[in-house]
Amino acid sequence: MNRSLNTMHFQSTDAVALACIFVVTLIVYRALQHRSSSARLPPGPLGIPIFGNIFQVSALRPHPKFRAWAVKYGKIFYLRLGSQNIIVLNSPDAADELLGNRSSKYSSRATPHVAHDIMSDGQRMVFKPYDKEWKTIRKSMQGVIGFHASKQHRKNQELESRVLLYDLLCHGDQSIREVQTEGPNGGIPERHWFAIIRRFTTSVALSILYGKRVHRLHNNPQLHKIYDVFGNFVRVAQPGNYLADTFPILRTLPDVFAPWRVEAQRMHEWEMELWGGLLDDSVAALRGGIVRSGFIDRYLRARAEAGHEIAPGKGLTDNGWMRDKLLAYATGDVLEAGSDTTAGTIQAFILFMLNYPHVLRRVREEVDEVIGAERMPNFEDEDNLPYLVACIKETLRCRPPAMLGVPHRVDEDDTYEGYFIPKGSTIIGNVWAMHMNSHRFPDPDIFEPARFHTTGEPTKWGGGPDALNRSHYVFGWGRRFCQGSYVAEASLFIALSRLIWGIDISAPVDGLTGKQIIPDISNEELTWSDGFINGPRLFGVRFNPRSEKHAKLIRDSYDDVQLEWQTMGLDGDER
Ligand code: HEM
Repeated sequence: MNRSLNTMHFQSTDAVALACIFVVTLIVYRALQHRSSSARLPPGPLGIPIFGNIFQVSALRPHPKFRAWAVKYGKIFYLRLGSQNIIVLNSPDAADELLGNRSSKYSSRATPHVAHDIMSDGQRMVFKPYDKEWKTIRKSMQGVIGFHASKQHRKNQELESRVLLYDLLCHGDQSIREVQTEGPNGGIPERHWFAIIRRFTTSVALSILYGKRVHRLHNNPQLHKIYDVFGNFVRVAQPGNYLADTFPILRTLPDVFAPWRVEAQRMHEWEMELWGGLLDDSVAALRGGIVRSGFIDRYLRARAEAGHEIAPGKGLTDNGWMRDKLLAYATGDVLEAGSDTTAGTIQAFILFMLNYPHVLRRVREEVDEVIGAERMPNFEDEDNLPYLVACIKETLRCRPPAMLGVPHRVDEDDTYEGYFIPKGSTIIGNVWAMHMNSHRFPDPDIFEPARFHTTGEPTKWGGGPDALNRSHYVFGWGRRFCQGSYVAEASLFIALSRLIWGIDISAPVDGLTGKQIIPDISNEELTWSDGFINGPRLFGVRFNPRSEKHAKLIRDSYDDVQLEWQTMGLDGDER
């Protein structure tokens, strides 16, 4: 299915290009209209008529250029992509002022037309405008993944991380011995260790949202489909990927000139097989008297009690309950938001450890000193492992999973430091450029956890109101700030502290030269994937137990965990 979706996408451009010629006159008119108000816009690179700066930015890998422009233009710059005004914020104080302090105006989304309006039928939370439907979803999720609620999931994260360790131990050097390559849309072979990390993060999110686990690592078509849908979404939503996103006038074309619309409608049906299927499964469980603890199951029960056992269609009911399609997408979207972002961070952490062996040695010393070999680290150890936490923060600083965050949109005309910001502009927090600012982070390209290493005070993660003192901006800003940041940080801590504690990671060795094969972190194209959510490309690692004592503890805890799943009424692991 994925392959055919891909092929269709690339064929669509011819017809759109033809249509483009017909509408050029209209666009010129719009562009000229715009120029009259552009005198006080922020500085920025000179564009060309009609298209603006569209040809100066790589659609799939824009962040290196955005970093260079941030150095050139300072805290704010302006671009035009077709008829879209883009304002890019390069300093924490600018982003905090606009996206944080003025968030009543800046909390909408720059919605990608093809990915959101058509492929998601307007129901994807992450791209919803700042409206009643978005507020309803956000409120419902606050009691599930917000600060206090996130603590309830720690037991599950702790148990899943034991399975993670066991899987890595059994995996050993399998992804070095076997030749494994990426599939379409960045698909990951199920026998690669990346799939083990994904299983962990997806299982954590799946149980929070659907009350189910990912208990099978191999032959798991649902897991494949989840990642096919994610991969396709990231590609379709990438700004600049479709002309109809950039030139709204093209949206009025009939289907015959707009094959992208037909393609996106088919993708919508394909996505609904997954999200709708998961919803149907929960509805069937509810009707069959099976009580699950996931968000969707509790929501369905509460909705039924309020008189809406059945609520087909999209949007909200008159009294504010999510109808089926909105509920299916909202739940799936949070699964999407939480799985690959967290997995990519764990994979990037391992890549940095291989590249910086002295950091790996130091973090291991810390973990050994605090924990010893008799037990695994727990959440209570967080404050005593400040260097490990600093390594996680430094990973996020160097490689934010969304290098340019998720763009916001401003709903009213505004001004900032004398610059005009037109209503409807897309507002991008240039996350990576902020992280690579050499005034704040000397030698920014070097992985140096000591920047964040503090002792004698409780661990601070990514959040906090003071923008200038936040360690990183990977979770965004204001009212759209990542709602799952506490779940993410807990998963990262428990998985990585235990990995460092129990498992020795090493790179494969080249048989001819005897040198280790470690991907070069400074090579953008070879080492890092592209797209709006990105992380390391596949790389081989050997996983060995640190000692027989560690190995025994990992195996025993895996066995214990199986009993726990049984008690909790969840599926045991099948290996
Ligand atoms: C390292 C892991 C993660 C990263 C880097 C990340 C990043 C982000 C970013 C950049 C945003 C948009 C912020 C903005 O618009 O300013 C966001 C929103 C969000 N994230 Fe995360 N996220 C992560 C993990 C998670 C997890 C684990 C969950 C759920 C369990 C989650 C759920 C959400 C939700 C619900 C939103 C709100 C979407 C909206 O209001 O539009 N995220 N995240």
